[in-house]
Amino acid sequence: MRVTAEHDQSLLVNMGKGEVDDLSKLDFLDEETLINELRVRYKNGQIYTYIGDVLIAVNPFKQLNIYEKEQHKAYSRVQFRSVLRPHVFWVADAAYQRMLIHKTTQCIAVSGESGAGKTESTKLMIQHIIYLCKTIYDKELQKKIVDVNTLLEAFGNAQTCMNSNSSRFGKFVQMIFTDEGQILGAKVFDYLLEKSRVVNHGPGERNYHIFYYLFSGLEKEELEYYYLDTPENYRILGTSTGSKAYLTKTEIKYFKMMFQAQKEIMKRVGFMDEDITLIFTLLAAILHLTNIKFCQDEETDGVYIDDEYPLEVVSNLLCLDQETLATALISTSSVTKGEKVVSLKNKDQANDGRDALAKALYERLFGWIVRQINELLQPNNYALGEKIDLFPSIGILDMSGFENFNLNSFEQLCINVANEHLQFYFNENIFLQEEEEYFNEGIQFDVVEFQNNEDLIEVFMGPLGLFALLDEESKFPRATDSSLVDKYYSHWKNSERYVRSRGNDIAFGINHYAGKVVYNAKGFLEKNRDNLSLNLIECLKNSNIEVVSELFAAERTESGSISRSVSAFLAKPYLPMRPRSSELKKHRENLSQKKAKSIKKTIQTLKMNTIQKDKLNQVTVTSHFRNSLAELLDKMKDAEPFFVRHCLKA
Ligand SMILES: Nc1ncnc2c1ncn2[C@@H]1O[C@H](COP(=O)(O)OP(=O)(O)OP(=O)(O)O)[C@@H](O)[C@H]1O
Repeated sequence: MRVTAEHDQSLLVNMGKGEVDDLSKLDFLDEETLINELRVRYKNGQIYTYIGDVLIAVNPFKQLNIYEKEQHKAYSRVQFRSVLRPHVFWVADAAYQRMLIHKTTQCIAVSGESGAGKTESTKLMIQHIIYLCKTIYDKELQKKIVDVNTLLEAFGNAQTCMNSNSSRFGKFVQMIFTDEGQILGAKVFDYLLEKSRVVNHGPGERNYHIFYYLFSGLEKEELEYYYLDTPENYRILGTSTGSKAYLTKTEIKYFKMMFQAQKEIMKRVGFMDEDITLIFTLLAAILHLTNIKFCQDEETDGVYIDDEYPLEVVSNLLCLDQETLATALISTSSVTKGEKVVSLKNKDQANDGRDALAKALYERLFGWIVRQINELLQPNNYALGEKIDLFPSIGILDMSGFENFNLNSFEQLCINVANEHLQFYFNENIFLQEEEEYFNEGIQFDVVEFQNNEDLIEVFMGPLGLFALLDEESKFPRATDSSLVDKYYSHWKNSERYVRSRGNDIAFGINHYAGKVVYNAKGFLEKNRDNLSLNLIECLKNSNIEVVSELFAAERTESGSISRSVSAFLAKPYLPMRPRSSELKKHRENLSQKKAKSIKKTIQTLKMNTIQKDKLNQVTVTSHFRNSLAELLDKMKDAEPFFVRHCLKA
């Protein structure tokens, strides 16, 4: 190691003792030194370290008393950072100060693998920024902005193998200020909610928190109002291995408390009692809908619903015509050459259609909640209109972290690709731009070695990248997950990034910047097509609950967002009276069987085991994914960035 004249001799003395707060001050820094320094500092109780303007945070996994009033005060308008220990509050303060001076948009990109502490840091920074503009009058708004995170976590976070409170969506929280630094409002941009979790989650994982809060928090008669009983009775709360969703006494107590907290937050943020009832109604509808079971019918070659109780409940909850819903669940219709073609679904198709509806309901509910939140947090007192982007702002990006599970599917691929982009954004801002500046100014510099992942972006996003190939394959009715992987192999076999998985023809590996991940392509095509048959959409559009009808009528944006396309409803939603559970007609003639028979009689074209045509031509999940990433990166491109990088362990 070399120590130059400008370098403090004490740095060398302190190296290896974890006493250097800013590792960029070291004359030599490689991965080994970095990890060693972080490890020693962690042992000494120092979870934060700087490398230049980048903050490295190691998850302490315990409550520390370093986020108190005293620290909020100390990290306000910091002039000389070196007099204080590294802290996440410094990043918030630095972004705030730079915004005040430059009157520009600041962006704090928080990254790290799942469970490393991104969401906690995001919340801490928001709290600190709120503290920094404490002089203003709008205390209510400040509280709402902090509260909103807790609410979004209830609907967008879930227990995974890596993290008991894992974010299953990306969020970009943009706080908008006056030139003097007074907060005017905030806006949440939501990205890529993992909607598949609503109908399926891996062993040791759970569905979204809010479902468990609901069962623990609702009183008996309230549960009855939503036709609910105990969580064990709902398929989507059980595990993939079939075991039931038993909650421990401690969990029930905690979830009950969280349920009350969510209700209070919703009210504080501005949701009305009717909005809250509507939200619980939609959640209950999803629970009942996914309990619908289809039976094969020898007579029609189609399916029928054996126990129609959940069907009746869903129709009551969502104010739908029961017969229309039954028809839409067991059959599909499309228009070919001006002629309506009806066909009965087989069991797999009916199961997929039911689950697609449940996912769409949850996704749209989530989008509606975000939309409502944005309406309630938007700057008032100011006729900003479209000009909002001209005001100084600080955006904090908290995305689901890099994942490598035992079984990695389409969801992990999307999350990891998003993280790959974030890594590229980091490289571009920290290394590439600096190199370019030195080069342009003719300054001699040592090339800093870093893992450039630009080639990986091409592997995923290029014209022949994995996503383009997936989209192409999704348009072929005869394509299979295995033919997709063959296609991947034929295009990418020579790339060092692509790894062929021997012995499993629907698996493939990718050498990501963070390590190799093996993906199982089972279900990729179906997940990518993931669309709701038109007759189910039509059925929901005809709901007598205006919000539900609007949610299914709303055009999604190119990035697949509902929160940016649906209009805000601040008027009381109309929720009609419903019969009690005991009043439902449980023993009447089987409606779906009767319907299937009549469809069979009038059927013009019966195509079994084929994919519905309308599915092949609709916008894919991948295209929404690509557009939403582009939208996010565009937002970040013009901002002045800060980086907080998290490590799970040192
Ligand atoms: N600063 C902190 N102080 C105390 N505990 C922390 C801190 N940061 C993280 N943790 C603990 O680690 C857990 C995981 O953190 P967090 O949910 O923020 O991870 P994440 O990086 O956002 O993960 P994911 O990508 O899965 O959403 C938290 O629930 C908390 O228990």
